[in-house]
Amino acid sequence: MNRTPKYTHPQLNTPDYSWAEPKESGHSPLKADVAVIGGGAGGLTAALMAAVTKKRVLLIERGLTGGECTFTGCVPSKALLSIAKTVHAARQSAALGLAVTGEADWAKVQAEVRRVINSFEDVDSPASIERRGVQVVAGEAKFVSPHVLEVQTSTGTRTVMAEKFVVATGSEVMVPDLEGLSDVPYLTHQTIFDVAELPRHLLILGGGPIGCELSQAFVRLGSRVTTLQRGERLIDKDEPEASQALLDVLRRDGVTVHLGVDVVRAEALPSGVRLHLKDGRHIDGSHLLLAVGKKPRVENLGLEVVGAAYDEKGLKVKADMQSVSCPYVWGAGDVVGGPMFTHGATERGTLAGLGSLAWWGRAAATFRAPAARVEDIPWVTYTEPEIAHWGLTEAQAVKQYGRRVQVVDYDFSHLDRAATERESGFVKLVALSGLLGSPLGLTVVGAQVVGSCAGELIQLLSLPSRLGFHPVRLALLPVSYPTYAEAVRQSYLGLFTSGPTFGKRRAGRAEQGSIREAPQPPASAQGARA
Ligand SMILES: Cc1cc2nc3c(=O)[nH]c(=O)nc-3n(C[C@H](O)[C@H](O)[C@H](O)COP(=O)(O)OP(=O)(O)OC[C@H]3O[C@@H](n4cnc5c(N)ncnc54)[C@H](O)[C@@H]3O)c2cc1C
Ligand SMILES: NC(=O)c1ccc[n+]([C@@H]2O[C@H](COP(=O)([O-])OP(=O)(O)OC[C@H]3O[C@@H](n4cnc5c(N)ncnc54)[C@H](O)[C@@H]3O)[C@@H](O)[C@H]2O)c1
Repeated sequence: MNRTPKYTHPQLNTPDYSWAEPKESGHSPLKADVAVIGGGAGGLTAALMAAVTKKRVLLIERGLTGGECTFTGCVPSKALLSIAKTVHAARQSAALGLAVTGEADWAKVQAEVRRVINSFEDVDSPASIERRGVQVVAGEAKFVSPHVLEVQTSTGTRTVMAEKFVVATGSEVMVPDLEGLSDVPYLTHQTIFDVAELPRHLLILGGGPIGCELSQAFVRLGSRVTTLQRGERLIDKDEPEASQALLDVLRRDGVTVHLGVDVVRAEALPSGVRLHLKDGRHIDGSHLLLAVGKKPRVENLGLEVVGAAYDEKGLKVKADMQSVSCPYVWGAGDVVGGPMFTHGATERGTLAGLGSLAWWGRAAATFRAPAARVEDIPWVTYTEPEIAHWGLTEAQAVKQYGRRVQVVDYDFSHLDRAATERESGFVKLVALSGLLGSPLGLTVVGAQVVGSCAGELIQLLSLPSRLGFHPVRLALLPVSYPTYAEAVRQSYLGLFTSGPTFGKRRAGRAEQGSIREAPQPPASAQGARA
């Protein structure tokens, strides 16, 4: 059993913290029961949770409260994708006799994205947070001694003393070690939404969710887009069939996708940027976006001073988010590593907030911890079609469970709602067969959906496993006709009976053969002008 090391700091229970007061002139130190560093999804959730019991809670944020999700992540990217979808739909309507011409106005697109961001002011602003019982301090914090933070504010240095701390500093963009990159004016998710003009030819390095979502958004808004992915497939944590579906749709939208490429050098051009590939080719563009991943923000926080262990994968925490080595520090959000999602950050923030309460909070956190398990967190890539995943992939399940793995492939061609909307897609369920092939003990361990409402369907598909009821109950659940939710019921029926309108059941395969060879880039892309 993983026990918390016994904490022996002699002054921990001193009520006024005077033992920790540094000698400083000017401001008197701020004192709190819980101090949270970072006001993104993870930190905000932890702070509000801790404040529920009227504890003195301080939230220290060096930028904007609301963090990445609101200002440079989920909100602007989803707003931009939604606008791009509207533009795309308008262009597609020529087939229905409605001819739409002209280009989207980038300034107006940006104004609309900003309007959406601003609509989050009510929940994210310091005033709103303070109304809910958390004091907000604007500044950059780091530990300088046990239980003591130094905060650099715009007017000087302040000291914060607290009994407990939540580190929720998020993650930062990975900058690849690429020759010449430091001389190239590249964009990241922090700058691309504010770029002065719509990029004429956007080069995107990385084919994960950021690269793919922004590839589709920008190509639909009128940019030329070239996406360069080092691996052999896009969104490589999803099933290979989903990667293939996304590759097809991005190419149909007009994105040039290069898979399995190795970019070795970047060069600034008067007209933009040139990327040199290992095989001697080069690709020119007007702008470069880096989207090759993110790393936990653990440096320069003084974590060494309080003995909170970390490495490049993040702050080291136990299942309930308490630091493995410092008993008065918890972690929340991207900083603890693993998959980086807002819902993961809030779940981990809940645990950290609970953990910073009394014994009963810690007990609740232990009870709640499975909900934050990496394996149980579904994710969605918000392209059109949406691509959603939860649990194990087929290959992972076969590796872990061998012959017990059963797979159901359900195609949207059998789904009436999809037919009425001229949509395609699929559900894939990964299950473990029951006792002697019977329904007894049958469990679903993973699911993948590509298509309309995939982000909603994945929540339903994961319910039996996450809430602990037998899959047959979902197979028998009456659902409205015609809805996409019918795909959930039908694919679950496919676990028990195979037929044309249910999913096709088959044994799990260790090797996935469905991903096609990546076609070579056309000759015209080699040395293309920006
Ligand atoms: C383009 C993009 C799209 C995304 N889309 C989605 C999506 O659709 N769905 C989804 O679930 N996830 C999405 N994500 C991921 C999601 O944004 C993050 O997982 C989530 O915001 C992480 O929250 P956090 O609280 O851990 O970190 P953050 O929101 O980054 O918060 C950390 C905060 O700490 C502050 N800070 C750092 N150091 C200090 C310090 N020393 N002192 C004081 N303050 C400090 C920072 O200023 C920051 O505000 C997306 C990410 C990107 C980049
Ligand atoms: N819809 C969502 O939930 C959503 C959207 C965007 C981002 N996010 C989160 O934000 C984080 C960062 O996203 P991301 O897409 O940057 O990271 P990622 O790690 O998910 O994907 C990056 C991709 O870039 C590739 N790559 C790495 N180095 C490369 C190089 N030098 N050249 C070309 N390709 C290279 C990798 O093979 C990988 O497939 C992720 O954790 C993601 O989950 C989530």
